[in-house]
Amino acid sequence: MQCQCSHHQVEVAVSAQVAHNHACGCSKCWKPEGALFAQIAVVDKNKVNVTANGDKLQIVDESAAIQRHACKECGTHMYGRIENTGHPFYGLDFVHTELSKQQGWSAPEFAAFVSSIIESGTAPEAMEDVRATLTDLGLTSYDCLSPVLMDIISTHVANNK
Ligand SMILES: N[C@@H](CCC(=O)N[C@@H](CSCO)C(=O)NCC(=O)O)C(=O)O
Ligand SMILES: [Zn+2]
Ligand SMILES: [Zn+2]
Repeated sequence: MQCQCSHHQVEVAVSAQVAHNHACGCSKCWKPEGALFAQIAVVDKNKVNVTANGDKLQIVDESAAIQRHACKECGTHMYGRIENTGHPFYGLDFVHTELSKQQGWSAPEFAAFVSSIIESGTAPEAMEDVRATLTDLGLTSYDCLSPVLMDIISTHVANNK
């Protein structure tokens, strides 16, 4: 995957297929210019390696659960890492497969945090159209994560009680 700089691009190699790819409307995930949704998936953090110009990366928000490593010049988020070993998704990195020139990444399966696009300026009145468009694209809308991912989170919480 490459950042959007015209030269000295940050390069990150992802050497495994991603899982749980989804459109995300939250305000924290990086989106291409003009997009309402990010496209974001998870992959084993051991399969993610910075291969060029890593000195251009900085963490967007050190206090966030997902520490997003972004290019200082173009702002593209190259990978998001969870450092909290107690987090349900510890061990997984978050990546944007559209930053890759390679084909074959698993496709988005659902849309998450759809209502959250309002927090970034979308008019509430537009939500019906947005959800209809997502449905047309074959993506079920959720205002948090998908049931499968929410079940994983709750199972983790239950097991730790
Ligand atoms: N309404 C908020 C939601 C932000 C949020 O909770 N985002 C999720 C999903 S990101 C990828 O699926 C999350 O887990 N965030 C953790 C983090 O960002 O560290 C908003 O829109 O900001
Ligand atoms: Zn860049
Ligand atoms: Zn998000």
